[in-house]
Amino acid sequence: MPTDSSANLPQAPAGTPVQRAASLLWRAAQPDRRHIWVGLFWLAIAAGLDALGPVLGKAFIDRYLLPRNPDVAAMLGLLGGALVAGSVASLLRYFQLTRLAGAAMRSVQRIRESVYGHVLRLPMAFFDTAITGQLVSRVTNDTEAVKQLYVQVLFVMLDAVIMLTTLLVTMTFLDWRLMLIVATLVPAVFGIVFLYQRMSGPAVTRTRELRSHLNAQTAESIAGMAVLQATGATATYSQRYADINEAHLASRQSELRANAWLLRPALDLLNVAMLAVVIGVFGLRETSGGLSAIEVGVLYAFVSYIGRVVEPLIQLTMQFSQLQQAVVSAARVNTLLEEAEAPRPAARGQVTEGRVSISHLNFAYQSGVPVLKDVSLDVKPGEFIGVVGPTGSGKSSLLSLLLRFYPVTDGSLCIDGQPIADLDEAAFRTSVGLVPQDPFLLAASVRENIAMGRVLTDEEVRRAATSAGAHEFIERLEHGYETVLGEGGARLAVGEKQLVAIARALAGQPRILLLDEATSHIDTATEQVVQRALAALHGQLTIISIAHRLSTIRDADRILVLSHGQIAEIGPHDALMAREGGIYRRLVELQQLGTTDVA
Ligand SMILES: Nc1ncnc2c1ncn2[C@@H]1O[C@H](COP(=O)(O)OP(=O)(O)OP(=O)(O)O)[C@@H](O)[C@H]1O
Repeated sequence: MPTDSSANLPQAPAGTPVQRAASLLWRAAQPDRRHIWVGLFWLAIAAGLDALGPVLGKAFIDRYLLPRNPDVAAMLGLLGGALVAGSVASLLRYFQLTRLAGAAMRSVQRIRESVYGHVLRLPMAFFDTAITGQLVSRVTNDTEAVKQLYVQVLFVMLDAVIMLTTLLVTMTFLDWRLMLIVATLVPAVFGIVFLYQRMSGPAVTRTRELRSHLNAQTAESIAGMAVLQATGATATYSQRYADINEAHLASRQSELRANAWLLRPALDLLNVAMLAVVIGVFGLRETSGGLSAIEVGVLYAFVSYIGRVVEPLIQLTMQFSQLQQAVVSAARVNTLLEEAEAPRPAARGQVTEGRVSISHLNFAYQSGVPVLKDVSLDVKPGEFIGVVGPTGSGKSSLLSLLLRFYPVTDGSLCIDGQPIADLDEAAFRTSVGLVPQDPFLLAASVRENIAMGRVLTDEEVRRAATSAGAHEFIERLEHGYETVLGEGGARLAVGEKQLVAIARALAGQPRILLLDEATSHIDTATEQVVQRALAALHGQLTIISIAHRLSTIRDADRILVLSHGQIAEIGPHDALMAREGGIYRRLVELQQLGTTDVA
């Protein structure tokens, strides 16, 4: 699985969620910062050219139109100048916004890769409580919302701020008193935005939360469809979905109400009021001092500017709801990125023989609730250990520690004499193969399912499949190793999936093979194939196998019986069977009677 560590973003500094979200955006945009500065520079030039138009118009009115001074060449020059300035400004804006949008999309690509890579490196303990749908939503929807922030909001808004500043500066030169009146638009619009934010902010957050719940429930229901349908829970789930959906609609509507009632109408009203005030002030000056030609030109320029000032302000405010959503999303993405990754030991220890030494190992998921108690065990290289015990006795937890999914905190767990935490990650994963209870097949070819992204030759894949006893049935598929399996390997029988999973574990040529109840789902014939595969591997690599079907571990060198997190019995099958009243003997007898699997 590709985890491109170069896509990692630097660590986020501490701060409020908004600051952290902003910092995430800035960090992701770093490689493109030259584009951003160049883009902003040319946007400032475009704003200057835009502001030039009314200045030229004012000169046209003041110098030639009102004084009735028909200098055609000069008049055409001014009109042509205004036209050229406007056209160049539009072209510049087009090219620079395209440049900035490109930088934005690359930044989001970086964030998405970084989030995905980060999720892949999170410790297994994180996934004990994480909800799949929400995580998926974080990687896809939230990063998409961040894209909106960059593309639509940030650059449109930056453009608007540059435009606004340039216009206010130009107006100051024309008539600073009128400029002050126009400048009151800024606090007025921000006041409206503040009110809008107060009214719609909680609704925006709630809408996103509810959407995330909808995603989570959909993902959960699809994953557990068999259980939902078998228990007749579909009606309850439909109702629950409908309730959340209803709440989502209500929340979305209250967002829209704030938008429709407050934002646009209030801003349009401001525009009209400002025109009235500027013309009114102009009229008052006229009654007090008489209208001069120069003032008429200024009035023209100001009337043009008011429209242009209001537009960026409206842009700023209209983008505000998106900004809020995107900041919430960016903050959530950042929170996920701040989850501590599974420690990657700097040590470079290697697995050589596959010797496992466990000494006084204690383990608990929650403090005060021990799951493994004082477990000590030495497994020689090439030894085959079967692990049995009732449900909840700690078998899978022992395997999780052997897989380094959880850190060893009490006691010691060494492989080839080195604490498990000191082994090099890549070497460790190559040397320790896992056949999980659920084979987890990808919707890809058999070959890809065995190779799992590792660079393996056809011969290596074939050898692994042969060792697992999977080669024969794979050859019978219509395209052999290139046959594409459906989602979750839907087209294979359960036992065949197990065999592919065993082949996958063997393909890395591990020194230690861990099996978690890998034979619990398979029929007796396939069970014998798996048993033969294990028998063939016996002695070549260390095998630790949790078993439901005791027959699969009958030939193990030693069988470990766990009970309440402790080793209750240990020894070869015959020795354990010889124990009067022993747990293992009782379990075998029960299974022979066919009353139960050992669970
Ligand atoms: N991720 C977890 N977080 C908290 N508690 C857990 C977690 N996984 C297992 N447990 C608890 O730890 C105890 C041991 O569970 P474990 O899965 O290791 O037993 P097991 O012997 O493998 O059982 P089974 O045969 O049913 O798989 C149980 O009480 C279980 O509820």
